[in-house]
Amino acid sequence: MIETAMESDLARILVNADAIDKRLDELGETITNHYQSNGVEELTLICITNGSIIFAADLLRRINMYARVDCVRVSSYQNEDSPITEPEIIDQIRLDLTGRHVLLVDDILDTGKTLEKLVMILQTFEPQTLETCVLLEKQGRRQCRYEATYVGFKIPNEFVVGYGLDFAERYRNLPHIGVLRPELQNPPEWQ
Ligand SMILES: O=P(O)(O)OC[C@H]1O[C@H](OP(=O)(O)OP(=O)(O)O)[C@H](O)[C@@H]1O
Ligand SMILES: Nc1nc2[nH]cnc2c(=O)[nH]1
Repeated sequence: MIETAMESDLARILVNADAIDKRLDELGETITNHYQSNGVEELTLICITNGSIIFAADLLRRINMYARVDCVRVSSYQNEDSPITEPEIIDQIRLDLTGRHVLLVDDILDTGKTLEKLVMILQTFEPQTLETCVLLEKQGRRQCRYEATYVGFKIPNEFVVGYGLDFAERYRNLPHIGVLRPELQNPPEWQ
């Protein structure tokens, strides 16, 4: 197959499209079995946009039970007085979550701040259960104790793109997950 310009921007592929496909089959089955064996008839899946849209869409079609879906948009804002960024919800969830079985889905667990903050916020709606699923868990970067319930792949501490994950809004549509060539990780024209 001919390599696209986008694919040739990768220094290496960490997880290829076939491996993603296979792991999603396993995750879909594990999640479906877990809820069904606990007598749950309907799931409420909340996707953190934008990064999780591709993962969530593919996972959702492997979850074989009734499912409602909503999205939550999160921005990592920077406080004027501090270099530390904090995630903040900038578009509210519209579905009711009280008494529901909620599965929060994101593409990557890195410092853990996004998932930790969202779990804290979603708990205030008093769901019956609240679990989390991430495609990638980056090693060696955690700044909080948060662990996801379901993890697709554990990856090394590198900045990755593809399958929903961007660099300067590019590469979300790559079918694989990979690491950019070093000279492309900070091009001046994208600053
Ligand atoms: O564990 P953390 O360190 O909090 O990082 C994880 C978050 O970072 C990315 O979002 P980003 O803010 O890049 O936005 P995006 O989803 O629109 O790409 C990613 O999609 C996760 O939501
Ligand atoms: N694209 C991308 N976004 C992230 N957000 C947190 N970690 C990462 C990463 O490795 N890649």
